[in-house]
Amino acid sequence: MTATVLDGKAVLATMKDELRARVARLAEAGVVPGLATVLVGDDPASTWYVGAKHKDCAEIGVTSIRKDLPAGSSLEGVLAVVDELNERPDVTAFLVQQPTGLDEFAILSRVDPSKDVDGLHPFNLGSLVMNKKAPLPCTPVGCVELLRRYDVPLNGAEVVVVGRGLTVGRPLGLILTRRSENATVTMCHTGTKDLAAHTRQADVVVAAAGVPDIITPDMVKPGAAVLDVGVARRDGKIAGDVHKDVAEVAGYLTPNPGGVGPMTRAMLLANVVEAAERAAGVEPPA
Ligand SMILES: Nc1nc2c(c(=O)[nH]1)N[C@@H](CN(C=O)c1ccc(C(=O)N[C@@H](CCC(=O)O)C(=O)O)cc1)CN2
Repeated sequence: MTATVLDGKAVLATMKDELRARVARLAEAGVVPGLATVLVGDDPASTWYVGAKHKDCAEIGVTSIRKDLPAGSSLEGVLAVVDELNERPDVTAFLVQQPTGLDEFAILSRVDPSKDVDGLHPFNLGSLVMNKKAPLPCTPVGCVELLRRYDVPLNGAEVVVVGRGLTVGRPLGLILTRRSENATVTMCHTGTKDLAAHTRQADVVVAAAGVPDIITPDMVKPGAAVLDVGVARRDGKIAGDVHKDVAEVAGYLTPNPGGVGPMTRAMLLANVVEAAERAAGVEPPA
């Protein structure tokens, strides 16, 4: 068996077309969505991600503003920029690129929750816990959207999430257990005694541990869907969490790069457009 490729790049392109039409509808109502990003320091990966976000915005007609702060910036300096973006009417949504090396809780808590496109403000994460509508964190909701677009069923599925970080594992567990997804979720992490015993039972495995090749073919049930969220690097190239031979066992597999990463960008754009629609009282498509 060779797994069907869950092509995040292709879905990103499709979603850009869909979102461009919604941005055009907003423009008719006199609204231009505006995304701002805050980047602290010069980490090459973070710099690339932020650059990609601005390019994506330009492609669908969203204006964007960069606030690049030098490495070694203080927490107070970052919070002052957050305060400025909270006040600016031309900025309908913004994010602080992570990691900053500073107190993430203090930074995330300072963002106006109605402009929080990352869905990581404690109020928005609390809304997810309490099943209230709020922007959802981009990578986990990107995983769910990718599976939906390839008709991989989640209703009643056994899903194993490997990793319990703030931006992927933890919110993904919450999203997948909503009634709308209705999956049964097992959260695995560095304290899990027998990871393979869990993954072998799973219909869907989401590997977000940041440990290269932690998921090997013997750990995957034949036909399962496997999503690789790992972004460790080896010789400058991405070394994902999923061993390449998993393609011979899995039914569906994300490439990495080209799988979940582009979906993170797609869902950010969706959150930007949705925030602008909400602010303008424009009904989003059903
Ligand atoms: N404020 C946030 N910080 C971070 C988030 C986030 O959602 N919000 N997620 C990640 C980084 N990230 C977005 O910010 C991100 C990761 C990966 C990609 C992507 O398209 N990757 C490409 C490969 C690029 C490469 O070669 O390095 C791919 O997978 O094809 C986009 C965005 C952490 N920080």
